[in-house]
Order: sequence, then structure tokens, then C-alpha cells
Amino acid sequence: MALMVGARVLARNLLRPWSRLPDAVPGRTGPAAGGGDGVRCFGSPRVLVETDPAKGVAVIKLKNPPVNSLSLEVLTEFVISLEKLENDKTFRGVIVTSDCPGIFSAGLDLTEMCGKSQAHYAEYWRAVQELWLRLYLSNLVVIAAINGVSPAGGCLISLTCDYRVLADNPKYSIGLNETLLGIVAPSWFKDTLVNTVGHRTAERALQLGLLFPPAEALRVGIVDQVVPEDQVHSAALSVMARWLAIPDHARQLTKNLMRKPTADRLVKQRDADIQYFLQFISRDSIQKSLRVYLDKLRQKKG
Ligand SMILES: CC/C=C\C/C=C\C/C=C\CC/C=C/CC(=O)SCCNC(=O)CCNC(=O)[C@H](O)C(C)(C)COP(=O)(O)OP(=O)(O)OC[C@H]1O[C@@H](n2cnc3c(N)ncnc32)[C@H](O)[C@@H]1OP(=O)(O)O
Repeated sequence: MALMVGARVLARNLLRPWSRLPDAVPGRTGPAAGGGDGVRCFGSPRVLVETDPAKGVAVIKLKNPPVNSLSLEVLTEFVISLEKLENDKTFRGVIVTSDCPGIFSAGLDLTEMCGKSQAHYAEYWRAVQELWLRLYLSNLVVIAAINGVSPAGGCLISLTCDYRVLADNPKYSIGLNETLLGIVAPSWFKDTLVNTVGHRTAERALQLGLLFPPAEALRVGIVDQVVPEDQVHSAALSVMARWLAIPDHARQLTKNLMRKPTADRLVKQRDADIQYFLQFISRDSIQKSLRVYLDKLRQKKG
């Protein structure tokens, strides 16, 4: 019950940008905070933020064990953290990564889309839209340091970034695998993939629900770089330095030029998109597919 109320409060914060989460780790500094003197931490229980004001760079670490599923709380805390960074002129870039070993993100939280009320589905889908819009159009340089498997919504998060570095581990596949669950990637997921890998590759990947291992992911362009696992963070920092060498106004306007038409398609029909999602996700056949998939995941262990 407390969790539900908490989620609603967090979700309401999305609509009230002046509202702030209390800092979970207020002003923690120093080497323990993850990178030498001057590194400061804030954020929330599930979305840790380590900032390096001297470099103008922050690291957002998703921490929702066991699999970093994108629950309503995670989505909301992510948006609030991103907004905090964007409103602070100190920061020009952010690296998005995971604090869960071996898993970047398992994607949208299936339990948020299964067996819940229509009101809940609507609230959840609006939060998914919000995070996508904020990340896709962020003024910051956003780099994904993908240090684990990254299906569906996890892949979407990385596709919204400006650049993707993937750890070279055969287990760390990435892709929009929605069809394998018997569901369909919404048009704006599809657009994000098409804008990254082109129409034909996206068409094949989406219909077959392909999850690409690192070498394949690099070949099709769903990631920009594959590096040894222990170098993901340093590689992301090097890329960041290159992108930060470009004057912000020129880079930001160019990013907007490239991405706004795609984002506008959703912005112009957000409510209709929510209604569409509600109709789709409430179907008995879709709910059954999700339950079967969740049961399979749960039984894997037993
Ligand atoms: C024309 C258009 C028409 C209509 C379109 C309109 C609308 C669109 C409608 C719907 C679109 C919705 C979009 C959804 C996108 C998504 O992101 S769906 C999620 C997809 N994710 C996955 O397929 C990944 C599933 N998980 C895994 O494969 C593995 O868990 C993973 C490889 C990530 C990790 O493996 P492992 O370390 O072995 O962990 P376990 O599998 O044992 O899992 C541990 C527990 O975590 C639970 N869990 C796993 N993934 C999720 C998840 N995504 N959500 C919630 N919970 C998850 C798992 O059940 C285990 O739970 P347990 O401990 O057993 O209780």
C-alpha cells in the first residue's frame, strides 16, 4: 500500500517539475563516492547519481535489483534526476549505466503491465513516455555505458542516448525483443530504432525480436563501440570528452534538428498513445502472453 502511494506521489512529481525528491545520499564526496576528490553523489534509492562538477559530467546508475526492471518508481526517479542535472549549468554530459552486475536493464517492468487497473496502466505508460521524451531530447550529452544485458525497454533507454558503448561479453545481448513476448514495440520505440540502424535492419530486428550479441550489435549499428568489460566506463568518459569538445549550442541545436520531428510525433498524440496502449495491454490475449512469459522467467530457477 505504502509503495502504491509512494509511486503515485513520485508520478505526480513528473507533472510538477518544481517538486524535488529528497537527496538520498546528500552531498557525499570523495573517493568512496566513486572517482576521487570532488565527486558528489545525490539521487534516489533506485537511481544513483555521481557527479563530477570539475568535469561537468555525471553518472546515472540504475539500481533496482535483481534486474533493473523499469518500474514506475525507477522511471520517475530517473526523470527527476535527469531534470536536476539539466537545470544545473555545471553539467554538460551524463553517462547512463547500471549498478546491477551483468544487467543493464531488463526493460519495462512486466509486473506493472500485468493484472493491474486501467488507471495504473495509464499512469505507468505516461511515465514511460516521459522518460523517453526527456532522454531523447536532453540538452546534455547522454552516453550509454552498457554493462549488461539490455532487452526491450533497456535497449530503448540506450537508443535514446547520443552514443552507446557495450561491454564485450557474449551474454550481453541488446535489442527490442517485444515480439518474443507476444507484444508489439510501439511506434516511437520503432522510430528510435529506425533512426539508429535504418529501416531494413529495424524491420527484421523488430519482427524477429532479435537480441544482438556484442559483435552483431556493433555490425548492425545498434551500438557504436564494443570494448572489454573493464573498460566500459573509461571508454564512455573518452567519448564524452570528444562530444564535450563541441560547443554546446551548436551540438544541442543539431541534436534537436535530428530528433525533434520524431519526438513531436509522440508529443502531438500522447493521450491517444496512452489510450492505444490501454486497449492493447488490457486484451485478454496480451495479458495471457505476459503471464506466460513471467511464469517462464520465474520457473527458470526452479
Ligand atoms: C500496431 C501497434 C500495436 C500496439 C502497440 C501499442 C502498445 C504497445 C504495448 C506494449 C508494449 C510494451 C513494451 C514493453 C517493452 C519491454 O521492455 S517488455 C520487457 C522485456 N524484457 C525482457 O524480455 C527481459 C526479461 N528478463 C530476462 O530475460 C532475464 O530476467 C534477464 C536476462 C534480464 C536476467 O536473467 P537472470 O539474471 O537469470 O534473472 P531472472 O530471469 O532469474 O530474473 C530475476 C527476477 O526478475 C524478474 N524479471 C525479469 N525481467 C523482468 C521484467 N522485465 N519485469 C519484471 N520482472 C522481471 C524475474 O521474473 C525474476 O523474478 P523472481 O525472482 O523469480 O520473482
